[in-house]
Amino acid sequence: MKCLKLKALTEPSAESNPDPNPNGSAVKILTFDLGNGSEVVYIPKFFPFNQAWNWFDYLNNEIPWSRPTIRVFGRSCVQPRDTCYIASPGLPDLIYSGYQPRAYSWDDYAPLKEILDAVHEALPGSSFNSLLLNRYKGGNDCVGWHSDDEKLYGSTPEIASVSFGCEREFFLKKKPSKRSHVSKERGEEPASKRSKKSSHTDQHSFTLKHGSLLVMRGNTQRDWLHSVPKRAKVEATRINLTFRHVV
Ligand SMILES: O=C(O)CCC(=O)C(=O)O
Ligand SMILES: [Fe+2]
Repeated sequence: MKCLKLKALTEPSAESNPDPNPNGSAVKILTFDLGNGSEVVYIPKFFPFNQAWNWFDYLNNEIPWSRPTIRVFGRSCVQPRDTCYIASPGLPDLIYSGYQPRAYSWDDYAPLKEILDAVHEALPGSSFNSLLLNRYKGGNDCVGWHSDDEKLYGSTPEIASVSFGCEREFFLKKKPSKRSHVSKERGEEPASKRSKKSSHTDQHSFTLKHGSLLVMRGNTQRDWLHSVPKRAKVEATRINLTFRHVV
C-alpha cells in the first residue's frame, strides 16, 4: 500500500490551541481567512487515530458505494470516485452533474451519526442534515474543480469535510472575478491586477490527513473552487465525508 506523505503549502492566518476534540484532549485549530468573507478552518487531528481507522474500515465495508455515470460539459462519464448520499427525511432531492443520488437514511448507519455528533459539537450553531460520501480508491480517483454552490444549500453554505485513510491534497482556487469587465467600463483597475496587491493569495493547498476536519464557510462556495487532483503515485484508499445543511 503506497500512501504518500504530503506537506501543506498554506500558512494559517490564526492558530488556536488548545480546544477539546471529541475525546476531550487539546487539538490544533488552524483558521484561514481567504478574504471577502471566505474562511477555511482545518483541524488536522480532529479524531483520534485508531478510532478514525475503525470508522474507515466500517465505511469501506458497510456503505453502499456506487460509481455513477454523470454529465460534465455535456458529455457522459463515469464519476472518478465512489459515492453515497445520506439525507434526513423530507429534504428536496440533490441533483448534481445530471445525477440524482438515492438518499439513504442516517438510521441505517449508526457510526455516521456518531461522526455527525462530534462535528456538531465542534461547530456550535451548525445543523447538518445531509452527507455526501466519497471514496477514492487510489491516485486515479479524484474530484475536479467545482464549488458546492447548489441552491439547496443556501447562499453561504457551511460544509464540514472529514477525511479517513490515505492523505490527499485538497486545492482551493479563486473563481475568475465577474467584476473585471465592469471595472474596465468604470475606468477602474481590473480585479485581476488589484488582487496581486492584496495580501490574499488566489490558491491554497491542504494535505487532508487521516482523521482531519476541514470546514469551508462564508462566501467560500461563491468565490472559490476546490478539487482533489489525481496523484499518479498514490495507491491507497481515502474516504471523505462532506456534511451539508439543506435549507
Ligand atoms: O474529497 C474531498 O476532500 C472533497 C469532496 C468534495 O469536494 C465534494 O464532495 O463536494
Ligand atoms: Fe466539493
